[in-house]
Amino acid sequence: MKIPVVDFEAYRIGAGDIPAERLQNLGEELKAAFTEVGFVYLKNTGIDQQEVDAVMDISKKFFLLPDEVKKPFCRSSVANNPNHGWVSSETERLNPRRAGDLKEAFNTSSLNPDVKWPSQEVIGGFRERQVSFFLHCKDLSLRVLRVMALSLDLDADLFLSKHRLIGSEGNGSTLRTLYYPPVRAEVVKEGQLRCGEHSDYGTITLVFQSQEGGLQVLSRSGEFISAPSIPGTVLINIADLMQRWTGDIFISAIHRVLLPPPGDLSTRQSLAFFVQPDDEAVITCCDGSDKYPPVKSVDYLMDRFRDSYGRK
Ligand SMILES: O=C(O)CCC(=O)C(=O)O
Ligand SMILES: [Fe+2]
Repeated sequence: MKIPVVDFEAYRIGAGDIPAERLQNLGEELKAAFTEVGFVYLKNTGIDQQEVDAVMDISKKFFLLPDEVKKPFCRSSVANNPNHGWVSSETERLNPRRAGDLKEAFNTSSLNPDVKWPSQEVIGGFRERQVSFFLHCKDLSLRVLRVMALSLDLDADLFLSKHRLIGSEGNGSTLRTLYYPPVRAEVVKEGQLRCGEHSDYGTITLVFQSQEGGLQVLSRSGEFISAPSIPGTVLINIADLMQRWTGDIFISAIHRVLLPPPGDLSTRQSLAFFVQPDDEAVITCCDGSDKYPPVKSVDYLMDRFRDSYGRK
């Protein structure tokens, strides 16, 4: 099994109205990928590789700063936004049964001007780059959500109507820039990975990897397949709330990042845009079934965070 590559040119960022027939064709391709694999590569989205590289470059500068400099921007230190900010290595366990993931992250969860960011003296242009990339990812995500609804013969706005507040308080969608430092075999804990096996929490996730790749996806037949970096594309996956919303038509596949082979001291980077419905949105199965009980988006997200950051 392979992850399909779909050409999104017809509905790329900036494309205006397009004939219903072309949207329908796109929908069919997305539907096939999301029902069979849960992951798809999109090419010609309007987000170009240069922009991705620039966000990774400035992110790496931030990650290479001493921990003491990054600490004031820690996740959970930002008033009114529990998710914005820096996450140090081994803090998060995407598979709660394993030791902490060997990665660092910076979450952009709020575009509110009052939120605290590393200053221009600490790292010039960091905030601007992250915010601009967040907005491009948002634009593409809304386009994909529209095609997804059409592909299921639902109202084109069904998913969009519950994603009205992305980028403001009241919606937990997050751009996360990730850095996987060199792995020294002598300090690795038993069972520790770069990113433990997990499925994502929200509706869809956009992923961009540096050229090293390393992401693996669990196929329906039960083996992990590799999801390499394909320059110029965006990898998009279904997350758990979308699987629930569609009554299991779209599948939220488990994925992970293993350690590099012993002695390989290379680093790795990725950018992930986690799309979450508006906090107050109540998600019920779109086919009218009662396969899953209704759940409020923010309650679901907070419950999943308790798993990955440890229950208090
Ligand atoms: O780093 C990656 O390629 C993916 C990370 C991931 O799956 C996640 O943070 O949810
Ligand atoms: Fe993930």
